[in-house]
Amino acid sequence: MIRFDNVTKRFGEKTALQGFSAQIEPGSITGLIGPNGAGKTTLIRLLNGLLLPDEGSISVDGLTPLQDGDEVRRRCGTLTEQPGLYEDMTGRANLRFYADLYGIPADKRIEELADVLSLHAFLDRATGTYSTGMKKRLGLARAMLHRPSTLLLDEPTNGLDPDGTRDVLRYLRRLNEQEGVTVLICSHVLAQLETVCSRYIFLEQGVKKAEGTLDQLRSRYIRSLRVELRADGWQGRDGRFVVEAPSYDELPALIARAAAESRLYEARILNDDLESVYFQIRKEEVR
Ligand SMILES: Nc1ncnc2c1ncn2[C@@H]1O[C@H](COP(=O)(O)OP(=O)(O)OP(=O)(O)O)[C@@H](O)[C@H]1O
Repeated sequence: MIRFDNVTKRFGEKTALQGFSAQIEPGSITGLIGPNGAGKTTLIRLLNGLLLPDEGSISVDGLTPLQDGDEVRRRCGTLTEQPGLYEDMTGRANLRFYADLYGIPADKRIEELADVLSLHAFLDRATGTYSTGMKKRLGLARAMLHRPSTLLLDEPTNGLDPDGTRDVLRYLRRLNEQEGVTVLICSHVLAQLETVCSRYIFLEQGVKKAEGTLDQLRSRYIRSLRVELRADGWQGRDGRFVVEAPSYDELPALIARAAAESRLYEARILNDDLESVYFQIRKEEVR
């Protein structure tokens, strides 16, 4: 369990985080969302003990970075934009090097992670020859070497093409399922987060504006649903027509009516994805 209690962090005049409180349940995948400068990276750096809070407290599995820094770092694995790999060494040699730093036996763990993250095809090549996607996957293995309870990821899919992105997200889910690791992930790519996260925390200018599952956030922030219907012979763009529904409860009757009147091919909600929720939250204060 990760807990933030009323955490404030300042850099000189700038308040990067203001009175931030949250709990992150073990085994969850939480998306940390907010515009540039919202305080996401600061939160991650506070968690892995690179920064200390000016006020408030943080704990990871009951330990605080201030008093138990080494143990907290042992429980956290971090992957930032710089995966910290030596390019002239093979992937395996990189992992052995980091395992030595942690003082853990390497070979069995490297094999386990190579299985989970499908690294075998390139593990014995110099990492300088890797694609960005391969580097991210090796970076994930490096972050998971010491079996951390928590994995902290800052923009893990930056620079990846759609295939690489899909792979990294798939492996993340696999690590979460097979190793039970709690994941905290910052990203601006909301459609990607939506495929892996169980909860979200929204930050803006260092202040938590909202948190919850996508369903909880929808019911708080989406007032009415815009539904696109596609049917044979309808006026409008390619037989598509957009109607408003005041709530999810109204949808079955609305769709049934449309289906009774025409050959209905599709009914799709246009405004209840994570991105729509994000923009709605940014428009208003927490109710
Ligand atoms: N070491 C530092 N010194 C001074 N100001 C800092 C420092 N680190 C962060 N800040 C400031 O704190 C605020 C929060 O920064 P942070 O990097 O946590 O935001 P972020 O949400 O991660 O942004 P981005 O999405 O751009 O990565 C910003 O205004 C930033 O300029």
